[in-house]
Amino acid sequence: MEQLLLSPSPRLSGTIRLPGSKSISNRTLLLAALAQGKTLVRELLDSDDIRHMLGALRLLGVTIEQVGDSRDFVVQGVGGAFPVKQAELFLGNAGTAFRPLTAALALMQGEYQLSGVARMHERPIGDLVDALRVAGADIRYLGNAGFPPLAIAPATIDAGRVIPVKGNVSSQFLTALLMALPLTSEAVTIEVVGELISKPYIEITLNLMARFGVKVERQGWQRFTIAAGQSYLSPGEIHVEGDASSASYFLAAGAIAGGPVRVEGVGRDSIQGDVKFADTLREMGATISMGDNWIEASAPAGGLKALDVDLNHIPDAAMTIAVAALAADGTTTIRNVESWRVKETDRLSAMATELRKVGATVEEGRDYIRITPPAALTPNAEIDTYDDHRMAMCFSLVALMGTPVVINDPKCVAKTFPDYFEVLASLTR
Ligand SMILES: O=C(O)C1=C[C@@H](OP(=O)(O)O)[C@@H](O)[C@H](O)C1
Ligand SMILES: C=C(OP(=O)(O)O)C(=O)O
Repeated sequence: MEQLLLSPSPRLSGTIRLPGSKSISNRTLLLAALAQGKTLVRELLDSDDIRHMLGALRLLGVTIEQVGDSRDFVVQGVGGAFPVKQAELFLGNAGTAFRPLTAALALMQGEYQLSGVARMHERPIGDLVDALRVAGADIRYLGNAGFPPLAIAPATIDAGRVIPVKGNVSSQFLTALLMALPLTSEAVTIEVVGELISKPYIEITLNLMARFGVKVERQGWQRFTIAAGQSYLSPGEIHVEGDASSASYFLAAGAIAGGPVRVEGVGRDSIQGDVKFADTLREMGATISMGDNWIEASAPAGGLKALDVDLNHIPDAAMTIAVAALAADGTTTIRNVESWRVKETDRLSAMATELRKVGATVEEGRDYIRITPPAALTPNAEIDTYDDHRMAMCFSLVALMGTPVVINDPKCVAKTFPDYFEVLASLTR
């Protein structure tokens, strides 16, 4: 197994340009593929999750051309129905490809199979399948009930009734229904049953759908209605913002190791909920400034303050807070993150295990984690990353606390940020 030794660099400053947002890249590709007309998608993320969506859309008969060797792509929309009616799709561990494609393909009157890596087959999808079945979809589990892989067959779809969906395991199920159901051209009502987690991701979905011409009326987070007769129409061009979750590692770096560290590509104008990570960092005492398209963080003179916070709205960037907590002045509690258990790995358990390796005292609850930093961090801890890009990226912050750290299998960052460690090394020590 490959290992990366990060030597201590207790001072860090500089500016980096963020890679494109994963959430915006994959939503935009799907909407552009389904729309009528041609869309120029600018600054698409280059990573495994996006390659899975691109590969699947091409197999489904969508023409997508890269502009030279840029990250700009021209997508020829199919106007509502994929031309290929039989396909086997492998989608790695990309939730933002798997869930929305399941919903779209369930309406396509074709024979499709969707599978992923072993971990994807442990990530729940039953709530989405149940909702699609209410609309008449024919979806079968090929392995364990409630989990991928899936087989989809042609079916009579009737989206005219209220479609209930549970939202307490993943918001991606609601996102998938919202993006797919306008394809029926019927009037659609989706009702969230119980609690909805990760709400800001729904805002990203609604924002992008609106840019492709489909308006959703909503009553709070409970009821979403789409009037009949709407269909996706290309806006011509979409620019993908920088990834706000990827920004979190660099902003935390500035807050821990002096700074200022500036990220370019997201700011006040962002549609991503994870820009709110900057607010949490500010509550920890960091100095934050923000422009329309950049954010900058510096360390407070007296060090970071410990917090007790609910981070349900920023589940991905919340992991960065868990590791930044090692540099805080007391015990930090991160609450309401039970969804960590069903992501790339069981992140509550993985985070607790690895934080203990650097000497922290950690309490792991069903839906929270409580972290007390040690008097001195343990040097050269070998951090396992569980094929989870965010485990690898967050634990790089330990080196900025003056302690060398070893990251096992660093290439797992390829899911969303293949050159993460090179970009981190480009900051001035
Ligand atoms: O819709 C999206 O783009 C995402 C939603 C979130 O998942 P959950 O809704 O499962 O929390 C987030 O963790 C994931 O990385 C991306
Ligand atoms: C949870 C994540 O990914 P996915 O889109 O596969 O759910 C993540 O990127 O942290």
